Amino acid sequence: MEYNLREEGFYGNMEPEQITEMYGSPVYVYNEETLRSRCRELKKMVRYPHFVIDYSIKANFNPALLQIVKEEGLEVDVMSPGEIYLAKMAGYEANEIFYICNNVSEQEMRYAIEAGVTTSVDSLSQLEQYGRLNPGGKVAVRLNPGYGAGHHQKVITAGKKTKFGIDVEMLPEVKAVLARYSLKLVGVNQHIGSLFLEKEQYLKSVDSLLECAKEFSDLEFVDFGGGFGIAYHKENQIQRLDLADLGKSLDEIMYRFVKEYGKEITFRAEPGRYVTAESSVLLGTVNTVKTNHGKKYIGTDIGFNVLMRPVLYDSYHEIEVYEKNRKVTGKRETVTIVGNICESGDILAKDRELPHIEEKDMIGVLDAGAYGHVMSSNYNGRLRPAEVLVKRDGENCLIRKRDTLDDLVKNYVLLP
Ligand SMILES: Cc1ncc(COP(=O)(O)O)c(C=O)c1O
Ligand SMILES: N[C@@H](CCCC[NH3+])C(=O)O
Repeated sequence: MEYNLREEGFYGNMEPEQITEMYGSPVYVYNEETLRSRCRELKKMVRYPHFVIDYSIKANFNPALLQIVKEEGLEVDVMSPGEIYLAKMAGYEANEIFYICNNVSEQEMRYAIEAGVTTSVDSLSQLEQYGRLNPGGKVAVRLNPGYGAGHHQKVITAGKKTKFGIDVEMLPEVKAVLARYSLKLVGVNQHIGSLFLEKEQYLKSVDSLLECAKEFSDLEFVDFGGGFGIAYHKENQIQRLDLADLGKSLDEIMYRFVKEYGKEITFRAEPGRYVTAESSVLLGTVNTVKTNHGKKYIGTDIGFNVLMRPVLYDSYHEIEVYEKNRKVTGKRETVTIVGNICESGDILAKDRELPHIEEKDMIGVLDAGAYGHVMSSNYNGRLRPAEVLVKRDGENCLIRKRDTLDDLVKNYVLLP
């Protein structure tokens, strides 16, 4: 199936090339309507009334996007003081921010406590640290239910092969630490990993988490985690995770649980990718077309400093070709799309069959809105791209400036 977001109006009132002329190439372009639609689907995925969606802002913390997500009624989960700061910048109050930390210093934990956000710790030693810093306080713990899922070993965050969470076998020790520091356990949470399209593993982990939850009589919430998948491959009609179906199963589980527990607690989920991935296309320009030992390379300005996922996880992103000042030939060919970084591994798409590409054409890398710009870097002294929002009226606006050369050097200190 050939996708064409340009024809579907993704870029609003401008052509892709006008956007890069205005904001530079490469550039991350976001579509407000797509972002809002994903938020709305999540908001209505269950019937249970006390169900909170925490958008996991590690996927994309651009404050302008967070403002939209907040308007749609999602709360947030964060990973660091930096993310707390960004969420607050976008207007989030402390009670709408859930800090799920991992291996943090006393200083970092103190920042969160002083900011007034609920904190979840994921080891006995971090629970001890929390107790020392905030005796008598409220805390949550992240458990490892023993089930993991994800698109790559590197993003599976529960089960036997990961650093995350407290092994559920250790609940007696958890209780001992809580008692030692008079801590109140307000929540238990988990996150089994990133990107699943089938609900089964998630539901198993939910069951296991709820079994643990029953061991604590005074919980305010249980957080099932994120990981909701989207379909990066547009072939075969594979769709994003079926939220209505997952919601139905969760409803059954939640209603059953509160009946047994005797109290209507809050349940939470914390998707990141599902919220923002599809809302962005990364636009870039073809600078070179060359053949090397029989292989055709399309040399673009989208190096792995701009989008790291293909290099880090062999991730697949669909690519659209926007021809510039020429007739479309209808010809297709197999090419390897690379960036401008000084490493052989700088490959965006390997041996991909695409419409014929010429120099000066543009490409659009789909589903770039999650773990895209936030994972970009200045490697090779390159400037991180601008971010642009196409609003619902079709007009666009800048939501993050492209780095300048001054940005690149501003934190360096020359020797006297
Ligand atoms: C604790 C936690 N919650 C939520 C997420 C969001 O994951 P995803 O973007 O796959 O929904 C992550 C990332 O995997 C995470 O580590
Ligand atoms: N960065 C990963 C997801 C990691 C989620 C964070 N635990 C990706 O692009 O797929």
